[in-house]
Amino acid sequence: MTAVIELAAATKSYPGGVSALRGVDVRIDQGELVAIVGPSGSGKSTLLNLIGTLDRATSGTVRVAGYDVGGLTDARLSALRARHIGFVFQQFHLAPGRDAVANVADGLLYAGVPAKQRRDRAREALGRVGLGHRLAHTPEELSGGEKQRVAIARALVGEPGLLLADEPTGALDTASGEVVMNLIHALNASGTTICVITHDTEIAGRLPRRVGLRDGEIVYDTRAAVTTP
Ligand SMILES: Nc1ncnc2c1ncn2[C@@H]1O[C@H](COP(=O)(O)OP(=O)(O)OP(=O)(O)O)[C@@H](O)[C@H]1O
Repeated sequence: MTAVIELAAATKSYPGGVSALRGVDVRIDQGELVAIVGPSGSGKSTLLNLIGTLDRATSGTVRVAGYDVGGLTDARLSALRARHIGFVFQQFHLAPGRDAVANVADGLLYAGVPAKQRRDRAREALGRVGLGHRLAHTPEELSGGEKQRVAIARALVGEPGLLLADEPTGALDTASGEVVMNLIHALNASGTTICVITHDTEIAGRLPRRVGLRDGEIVYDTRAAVTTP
């Protein structure tokens, strides 16, 4: 198995003395679907920021897609992110007033893809998330669940090997959340490695691996039986 993410003794302290991560060891292999679970303040977002190379560890090592993040310049880190990682956030972060195709095409802005090709690939990605019939809709004209699927299409359009989703169902009702989680399962089945941050133990319980955080430490890492929906 190829490791997509490898953290060894990773710590993160913030100015003011908060130790948000206190020595995390975790390895996530290609093709895994992992929940990162824990109560508020346990360090989930901090861990996601390290994995997503949005922030650097205070000590220890972080390797993503085979690269030692600590040894890369900021420019190389941006390139690594653009090539290998897609992000999905609780609040969608779509550009208002721009249609779904334009929002998704923006996911290729830093990949050096010509404009026409960006739009073609955006249409294809929207088809993958089941929104081929909503191409011209702006975020204002979409439901919450549809907005999150547009955000997922934007994260996927560059075909990253790794998708990081921070509370992807946090702003959705149960039914829309279910659609989004089913989509996440389907994307994983087609080969994308995915980490989902959640404080919802029911959502986590449906994922094949759960990494539990508390006070900045991993307190469990289990591949116990999955409850199917
Ligand atoms: N930029 C920062 N500066 C100082 N302290 C921070 C910063 N970001 C996070 N922290 C602290 O680090 C700890 C871990 O925060 P983190 O956001 O990673 O937790 P979380 O598990 O994602 O929480 P939540 O579920 O509430 O989002 C908390 O005690 C938080 O107050």
